[in-house]
Amino acid sequence: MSDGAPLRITDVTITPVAFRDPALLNSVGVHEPFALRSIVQIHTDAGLTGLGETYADELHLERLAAVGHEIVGLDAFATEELHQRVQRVIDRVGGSGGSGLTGMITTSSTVDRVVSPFEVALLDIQGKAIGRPVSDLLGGAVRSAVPFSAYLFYKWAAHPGQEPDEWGEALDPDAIVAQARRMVDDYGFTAIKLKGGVRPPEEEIEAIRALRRAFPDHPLRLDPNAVWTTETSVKAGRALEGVLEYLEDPTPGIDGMAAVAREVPMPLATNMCVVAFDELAPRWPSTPSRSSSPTTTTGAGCAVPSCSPASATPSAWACPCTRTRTWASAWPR
Ligand SMILES: O=C([O-])C(=O)C[C@H](O)[C@@H](O)C(=O)[O-]
Repeated sequence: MSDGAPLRITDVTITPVAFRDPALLNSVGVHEPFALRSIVQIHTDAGLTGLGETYADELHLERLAAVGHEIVGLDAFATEELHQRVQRVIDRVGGSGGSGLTGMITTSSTVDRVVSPFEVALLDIQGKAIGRPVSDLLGGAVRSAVPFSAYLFYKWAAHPGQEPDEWGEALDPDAIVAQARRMVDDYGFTAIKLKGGVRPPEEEIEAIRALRRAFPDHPLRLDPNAVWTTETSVKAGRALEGVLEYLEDPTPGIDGMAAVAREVPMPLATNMCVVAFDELAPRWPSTPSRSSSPTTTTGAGCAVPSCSPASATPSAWACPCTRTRTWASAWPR
């Protein structure tokens, strides 16, 4: 339907959403009783609407609202101008605090995190305007279907003071297998991921082995959210040779991941490295080829500048943001 004329943004609607979240455990603690997200809708003078989705803490919502006003009148194809206007808004209202993977440090900038849902909504509008899927705007689809993985969590039966949920407590390998059994039987998942970094690494390895016995044909993945040292990561990776399809974010930072990738038999995956544009170029030539990196703009990493992934060296693992724990440690929660 595009005739070359600008598609002007006429209005932006931001809708906060809260939904119940069970007492799921991860490397930084426990999920809150409600997960907060927001839906960004951009409307245009051609009647096309684009959708984006993002965090919804108060500071992030204030920034989204300010950007919503700032981009009225903008052409839906002007994503560079979007970036500049978001930068101006953040310069004005401030960019510290708020948003990110809950409790996890992120290296992606506030500007990137605010730009993201608006950029996605604009791409949605662009695709509708030219009658093509957004994947065509980004170079073309590389697959036509994506299998979903069951996503297992260690968990409490309930948030403090609340009634147990229908899934109950899961703090040992048997309970993790039972959780997987129910997910596979009820929903038909053909792959299984365990969110780790919660129990001692030996126990998480045991849980993965128990899953392998119970599900001999399902690809298995383990994600301790970068809370292990490189040494622990290597030990765990080697212990799970032939069992794990891939190990996700075992340790913090690009150099740490590279050190692990050199020593373990399986590929690594990450949503915590390469989450900011300035992590791309300098790293490109030296990024280990065995580290598969499905990157997102919402991942977490190390935010202390002196020991950010871009500057980290193996000796920087003692920096306060790494949160790594060794094989023999007590892993208190
Ligand atoms: O692998 C993942 O999905 C993540 O690292 C992000 C999630 O927020 C996860 O850590 C969680 O929900 O606890």
